[in-house]
Amino acid sequence: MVVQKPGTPRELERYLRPENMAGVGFDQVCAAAGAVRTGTLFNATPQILGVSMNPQIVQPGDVFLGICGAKRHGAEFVDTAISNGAVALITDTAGLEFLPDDFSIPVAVVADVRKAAAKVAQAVYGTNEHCPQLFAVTGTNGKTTTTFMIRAILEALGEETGLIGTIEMSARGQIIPSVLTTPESTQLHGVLARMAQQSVNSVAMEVSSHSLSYGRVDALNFAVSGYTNLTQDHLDLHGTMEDYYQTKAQLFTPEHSSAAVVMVDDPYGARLVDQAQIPTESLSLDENHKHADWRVTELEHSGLGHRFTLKHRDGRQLHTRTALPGMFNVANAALATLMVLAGGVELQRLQQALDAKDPLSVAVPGRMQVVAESPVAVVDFAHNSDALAKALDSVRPGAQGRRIVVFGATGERDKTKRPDMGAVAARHADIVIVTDDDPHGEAPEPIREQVATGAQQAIDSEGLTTELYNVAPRAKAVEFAVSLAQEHDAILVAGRGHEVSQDVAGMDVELDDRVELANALNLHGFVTNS
Ligand SMILES: CC(=O)N[C@H]1[C@@H](OP(=O)(O)OP(=O)(O)OC[C@H]2O[C@@H](n3ccc(=O)[nH]c3=O)[C@H](O)[C@@H]2O)O[C@H](CO)[C@@H](O)[C@@H]1O[C@H](C)C(=O)N[C@@H](C)C(=O)N[C@H](CCC(=O)O)C(=O)O
Ligand SMILES: Nc1ncnc2c1ncn2[C@@H]1O[C@H](COP(=O)(O)OP(=O)(O)OP(=O)(O)O)[C@@H](O)[C@H]1O
Repeated sequence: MVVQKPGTPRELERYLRPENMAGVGFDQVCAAAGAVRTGTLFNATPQILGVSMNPQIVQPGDVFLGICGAKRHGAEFVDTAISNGAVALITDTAGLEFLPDDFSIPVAVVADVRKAAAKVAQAVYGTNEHCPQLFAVTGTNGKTTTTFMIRAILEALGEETGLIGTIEMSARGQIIPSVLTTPESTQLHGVLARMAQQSVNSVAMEVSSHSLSYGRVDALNFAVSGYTNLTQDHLDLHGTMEDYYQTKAQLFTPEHSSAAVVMVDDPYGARLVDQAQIPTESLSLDENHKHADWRVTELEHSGLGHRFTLKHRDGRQLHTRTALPGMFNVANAALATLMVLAGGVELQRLQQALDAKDPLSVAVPGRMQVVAESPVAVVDFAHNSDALAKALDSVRPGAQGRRIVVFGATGERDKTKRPDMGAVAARHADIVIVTDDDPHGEAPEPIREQVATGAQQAIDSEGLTTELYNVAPRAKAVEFAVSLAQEHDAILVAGRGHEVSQDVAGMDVELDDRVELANALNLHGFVTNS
């Protein structure tokens, strides 16, 4: 695998588009997006080689999309786009206000640039004709893990695969670290066209609720979409759980997907199946579930992992195993398997691939990643209440052992979840060490206080004996956790998973929980996994 060296986002952008583009006339692009030409260069029709809504990553020959953002208007930055090589602009009427009379590139106008973006990108990159088969996973938790598993199964089946999600965009041995879970439509169509050009035939990708809200996955058709679960998160964007649900539900319509597999172990999943407008199979971890098409049965735990059988009510069966800890990984593994089946693979062939290659045991960076066995020391990405509770329940200390958790809450994101996360930690751990996550532009101390207050309230009102500490910076908190640990304890460092830097007031501070935890364990004389 070639990990593309960290470069500027503009340098990396080159790898997220097809090579040797012939170009599409600007008029043709405008027609596809319903954009109306305006301005003095009315007749100029440059060949468009690419598209971007971020002026900093524009490449020579691009059409630049000047969007109206929540904070700024993209058209304000059109000079940067032109100096980077933009040859045309599509914006809205508000965007025109930022342009001088003698503006130097052709312009077209649409009512909503974000909505038009996917159509522009599709027209430029030809993804309506050349696009791999797409598998989409949505839900609050489990998207990354499930997409890694889908890719591993497809690889075991001999497919040429791609992956798009929180950790990376990768195909053909090349890995580009991700900025967003689901890229903007402009980048998404570009990277899919590149993958098609490289003869990638199947792509597993994460679809966040932000991406559905912002139309990032418009003008794509997912062969199979999967739903994991819905629990509290992202209320800063959605306001209510109902809006969050309705946003996710958009994915399960003919506009976006041809078929679906839905976990029905939460009420939102059950609702999704009731409302399904596309062929949908339901799945439950409960072997006695009355309505689910597929159920997880014959579950056996082996070491940290699990073996189980997936049974359809018509009698079909698949025998599977995953080495990943936690019942939630049984759910992820079951969903991944059934999504690939729904994609059209013959059951017998799928069974052979599962048996031969063990794809559901694929390592997912920073997801229940075991750093040491004694004490059990795990780094995980849990950053909301449900995931934190489940992750804590999955790290099993020895008989006399205690659970020690280190975590914080993110700044400038859903603030309502902070006290809840504190309370959940107090209930599911014996020692809670509240620290910093990504404070972004917020002061870290009040964030820690809000989390710790939630924990303290649960301790007081529920008569818990949990010990509570507030320690920063994060590396010190990890070291403190290890200093308290004995061999039969379990330590969970949650919230940052695979991430290698922390955003503190706009500065990237180098920090990798896996490295910090391993160093602290070694410092205190414990043995770590290689
Ligand atoms: C909340 C959110 O999603 N915001 C997105 C939104 O930002 P915005 O509307 O505030 O845009 P803006 O900052 O006003 O900028 C408008 C335009 O001006 C340009 N600009 C702006 C300022 C500047 O100095 N220079 C400049 O060129 C921008 O490139 C953009 O073209 O539009 C921007 C451009 O499309 C996105 O980059 C930005 O994502 C930000 C970076 C982000 O962090 N998004 C996260 C929350 C997100 O989408 N996360 C989900 C996963 C969530 C999860 O499951 O955990 C994801 O799919 O990644
Ligand atoms: N099916 C699941 N149900 C509940 N929690 C889960 C599930 N799968 C994973 N988790 C927990 O959620 C964390 C994040 O998992 P993962 O990265 O796979 O989800 P995600 O949906 O991609 O998250 P994000 O969108 O925040 O990147 C894991 O580290 C684990 O603690």
